[in-house]
Amino acid sequence: MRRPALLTLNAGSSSVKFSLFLVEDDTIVETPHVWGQIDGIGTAHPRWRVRRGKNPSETVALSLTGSLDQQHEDAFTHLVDWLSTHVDDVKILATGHRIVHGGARFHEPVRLTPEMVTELEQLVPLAPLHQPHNLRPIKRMLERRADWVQVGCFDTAFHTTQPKLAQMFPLPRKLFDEGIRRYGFHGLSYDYVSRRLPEVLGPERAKGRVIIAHLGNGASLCALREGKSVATTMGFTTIDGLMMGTRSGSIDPGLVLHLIEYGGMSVTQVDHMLYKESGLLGVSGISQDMRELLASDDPHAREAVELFCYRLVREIGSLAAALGGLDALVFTAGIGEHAAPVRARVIERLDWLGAVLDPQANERIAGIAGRIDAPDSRVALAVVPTNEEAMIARYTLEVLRREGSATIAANPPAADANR
Ligand SMILES: Nc1ncnc2c1ncn2[C@@H]1O[C@H](COP(=O)(O)OP(=O)(O)O)[C@@H](O)[C@H]1O
Ligand SMILES: CC(=O)OP(=O)(O)O
Ligand SMILES: [Mg+2]
Repeated sequence: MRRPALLTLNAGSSSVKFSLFLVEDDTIVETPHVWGQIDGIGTAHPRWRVRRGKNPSETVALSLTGSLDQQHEDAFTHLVDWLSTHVDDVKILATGHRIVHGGARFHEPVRLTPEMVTELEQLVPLAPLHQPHNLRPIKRMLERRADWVQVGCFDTAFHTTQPKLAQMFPLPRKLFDEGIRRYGFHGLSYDYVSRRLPEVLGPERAKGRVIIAHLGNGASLCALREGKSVATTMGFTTIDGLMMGTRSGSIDPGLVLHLIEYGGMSVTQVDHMLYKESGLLGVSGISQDMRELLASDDPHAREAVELFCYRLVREIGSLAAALGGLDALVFTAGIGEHAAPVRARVIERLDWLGAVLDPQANERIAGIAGRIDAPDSRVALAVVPTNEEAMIARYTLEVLRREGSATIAANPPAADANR
């Protein structure tokens, strides 16, 4: 008999991650039945890994070529083919999707309709490295059968708790009223990590002035009080804030005008440069992948890593000021979880806040949540592996419960649903 399960899809800018979570007694079994990810999309070394239950992960050979869009599309097709040929013991109740931009309308997870998808497509220019890859699988599935349950979970939703001042740009007021405001992203990740803070920091400190650093190929910071977002470094689009794999982060807006007016660049060229040719890749001239840069002796690779850390420290300072001090700093996502030298360089520069690293704990920690601060540190320092898929699964189940069990019974098996 096939067991009921939820499928989650999370397309990041350099990765596609999926999980199949079994549903037993109307709750989600925490360890995914099957987990998989294709990462390094857009780099010279894409990797495809899968894990069943608690078994060690297996690496599957994969080569991706062509434009970034083509590589994302092929990665998704690859994943669907693998699922339909390797998994036949589950019955999918619903698919939960990460959708990076929910704009001004979508503040909570919803069952998606074709009309909503059309509306969400209007936001593609504000998150061009994500939104198309988030929406493509939904469209494919909805086109095949409108009654299959597709749930959208939005990165922007977590930041709706930001006070109005944190959401405002100092621009003419009418633009704010039209939805031109700081939305913020990586919300599913912050949501997940914030729920784990009591266990890692203790219940009191978890409610205090906390900054979570989500450092993946895309990177941002979130300032929290009482576990809720009060400020974040990404804004209207996913370019803002920190330096990233291929995105610039904050730059002088006058520079954009200058490049278009006097630099002989078209709007499309500037757009391409800011999203795809800047950040770690642009400064190093070598790679967007932090692993490669840390392993390189090239002075430009070193400078790219230094600039990444410098910009991070400046933005942490800015959010600590907004919070009126700092009780804890928590690292997550690809770089935050795995790049000990980056964490060390950043924390070294935060001694003025009273942050002191335990270097051994920093080197040792891998794959689990834990503290990396020295006993005399005034700021708690921690690593918490993110799990956007678990968050998507929880929300998807909530939407299913809202809809009632009739919908649950109407859904198809995995392979059919994704073909
Ligand atoms: N062991 C590691 N050491 C340093 N950096 C790492 C390591 N593993 C992954 N990373 C970095 O994490 C980033 C990708 O993070 P991830 O959160 O998976 O990306 P995405 O933004 O696509 O979701 C890449 O820059 C990669 O180099
Ligand atoms: C919003 C964003 O940049 O996401 P990711 O880090 O997954 O690319
Ligand atoms: Mg990501």
